[in-house]
Amino acid sequence: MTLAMAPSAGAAAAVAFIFPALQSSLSPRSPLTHFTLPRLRLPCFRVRVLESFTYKDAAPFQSVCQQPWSKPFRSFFHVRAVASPVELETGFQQMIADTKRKYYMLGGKGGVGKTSLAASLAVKFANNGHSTLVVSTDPAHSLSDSFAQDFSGGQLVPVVGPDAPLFALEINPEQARAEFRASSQKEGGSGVKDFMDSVGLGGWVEQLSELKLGELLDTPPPGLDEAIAISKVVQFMQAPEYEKFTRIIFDTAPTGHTLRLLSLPDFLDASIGKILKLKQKLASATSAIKSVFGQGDGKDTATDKLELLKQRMVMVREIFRNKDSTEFIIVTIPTVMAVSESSRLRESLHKEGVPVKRLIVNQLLPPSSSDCRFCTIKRKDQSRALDLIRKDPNLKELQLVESPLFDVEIRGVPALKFMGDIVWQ
Ligand SMILES: Nc1ncnc2c1ncn2[C@@H]1O[C@H](COP(=O)(O)OP(=O)(O)OP(=O)(O)O)[C@@H](O)[C@H]1O
Repeated sequence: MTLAMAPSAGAAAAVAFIFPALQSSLSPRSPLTHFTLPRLRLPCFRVRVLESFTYKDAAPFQSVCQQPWSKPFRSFFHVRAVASPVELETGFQQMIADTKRKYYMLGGKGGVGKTSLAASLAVKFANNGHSTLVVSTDPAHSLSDSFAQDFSGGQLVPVVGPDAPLFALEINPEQARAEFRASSQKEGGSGVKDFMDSVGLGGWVEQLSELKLGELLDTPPPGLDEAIAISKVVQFMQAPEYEKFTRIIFDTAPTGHTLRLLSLPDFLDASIGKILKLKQKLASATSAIKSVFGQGDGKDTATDKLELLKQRMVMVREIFRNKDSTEFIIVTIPTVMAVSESSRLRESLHKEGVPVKRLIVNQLLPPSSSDCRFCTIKRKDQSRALDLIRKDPNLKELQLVESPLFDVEIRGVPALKFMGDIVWQ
């Protein structure tokens, strides 16, 4: 059997591999070169069957992804091949190619379609066998509306419809903030602890109260919304009930919130670092100073816990910046204002070290043979915005994914599947 990669325009590279199982049955006419797969240089290939005498079910074209768990790729693979890595490296096949957990964050200006696209991606992942969780960190949730199912309540809710398990979670910072205020007014402060426990930040309260800094919690600190979302990320990584999820999608709040969310781990890491340093400096200070930071009983559990919290924050920060596990997808619409904001977002994400590969341009007018005057003008306008993207230094290198303006409202799993099948290819 002979396989060849589908030739791509220009940048084709000829490589040759052998499947060990088929090696003996290969035609003597096929000149074979044994070839180990270059390590992860080309994660996905498109292969075309030229001759086949053993591999009867082979489709004329196939996408083959190099997956760490797939043995054939670790050893040898087929015969002559020409690859088009750029096209496939960023395609949907590559997004589903790995069973290791991946995080996708969709963000952009308000109202551009982040929720619809996040929900459609979640449905598509689930329908491709990935156990998926879609989380909304936007205080103004629309995930329930998008799925036409109720996810309010701050708990994991199974989504009805997709093939593989899909769960949704709406983190409700507004409600959390109100609860926080109410509980902090309760006597004894146990209300604060209960509340913080409920959002996964109980440890933090303990640490703060052991440090006698509990009064700081009387006022919600700036960025509490983001802290709650972050604490959930930490839960995802550590709690057994989240272990099953191989794809986690964040439908984020509009740009400003998102940037705060991304910079928060650094901020907390730095703050905790400062407290720890200060504590070390004051280790031999007077008992009066010691009473501010702890009991001085020799066990120093507060320091240990702070260290743990610091490590968690480092973990979250690493996840946000790990290009193997995380991708931030910018969503925009073809207007000058949205493109300008996307460019600034991309710049900030770049500074934060957050990996971005794709830019989705949503709500593009589909082609039509009989345009009304409005459509013609609108299409020209959109085309100008697309030109702007192609010239923008922050955006031009991203893979452009076009998503049409649908003539029906995208709501419910079947509609999201429809959208996903068009956009995520
Ligand atoms: N490609 C599309 N075609 C038609 N309607 C769309 C498309 N994308 C999104 N919409 C509609 O636009 C509206 C806003 O979409 P969505 O809620 O997904 O945006 P968002 O960016 O998440 O908004 P917000 O910033 O308010 O959270 C919704 O009514 C949605 O159905």
